[in-house]
Amino acid sequence: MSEHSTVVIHRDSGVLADAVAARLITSLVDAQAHQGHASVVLTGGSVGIATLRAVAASPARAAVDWSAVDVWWGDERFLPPGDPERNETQAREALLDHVPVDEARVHPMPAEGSGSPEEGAERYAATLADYVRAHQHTGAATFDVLLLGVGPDGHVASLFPEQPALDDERPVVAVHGAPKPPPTRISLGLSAIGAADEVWLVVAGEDKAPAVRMARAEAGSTRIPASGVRGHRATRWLLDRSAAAELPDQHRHASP
Ligand SMILES: O=C(O)[C@H](O)[C@@H](O)[C@H](O)[C@H](O)COP(=O)(O)O
Repeated sequence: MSEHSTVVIHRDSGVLADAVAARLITSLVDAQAHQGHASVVLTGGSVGIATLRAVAASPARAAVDWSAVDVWWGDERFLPPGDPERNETQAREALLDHVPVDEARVHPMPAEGSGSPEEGAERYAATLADYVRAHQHTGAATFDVLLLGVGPDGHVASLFPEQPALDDERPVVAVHGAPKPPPTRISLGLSAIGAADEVWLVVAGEDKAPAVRMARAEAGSTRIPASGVRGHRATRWLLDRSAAAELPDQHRHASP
């Protein structure tokens, strides 16, 4: 792996969520100090949402100018607006309803009921392209931080092993027949994920240990999609001890 790929191991999933929340707040503050705004891509999943809850619970959240944060999603379950299983619904409940975001800068992926997933993917790609054009002059990466969970099968966002979406070069793709329910989803493609300055893979639980080991050993994105993601500046594997259990010894030093 390239030298900008790092591993940090925390004691358990609770400490992991708190530590990622602290890191995220700092990164948003730094991005805003540098370029006046910040851009983050959220993930669903248990650790992703626990991290957002930890941001909401942190007094340091007040250091972020939430009205100058663009919020994107890495993937979405193609369900009706407000469905409790939508990553958007969960992120709003965990964080976005509790901080003064500018709704015009919150970019949920399209929901079921307004066209096909393919149309939704195209609309999201167009929104993203408009954003990139509007911010070109800043020289900043499209996304400052992109959060990803990893499934036991090595999936990231809604890019599942051996599925055609992995080879799709479009920035946003429609996904059908996902092995994890619901089967229909919209996802950023690998190309858009690679447009992030930093990609953080946030992973907890022993069921993820083999996927983490294989991704770190560069098993290839067809088999283990997580092995194909890179940030421009940094790719950070933020793990709890259980998810790190199968990594080689040099990575086994967990923080207290
Ligand atoms: O839509 C989804 O199903 C999630 O976005 C998914 O990609 C998730 O991030 C991983 O499966 C890890 O989930 P856990 O953190 O719950 O293990």
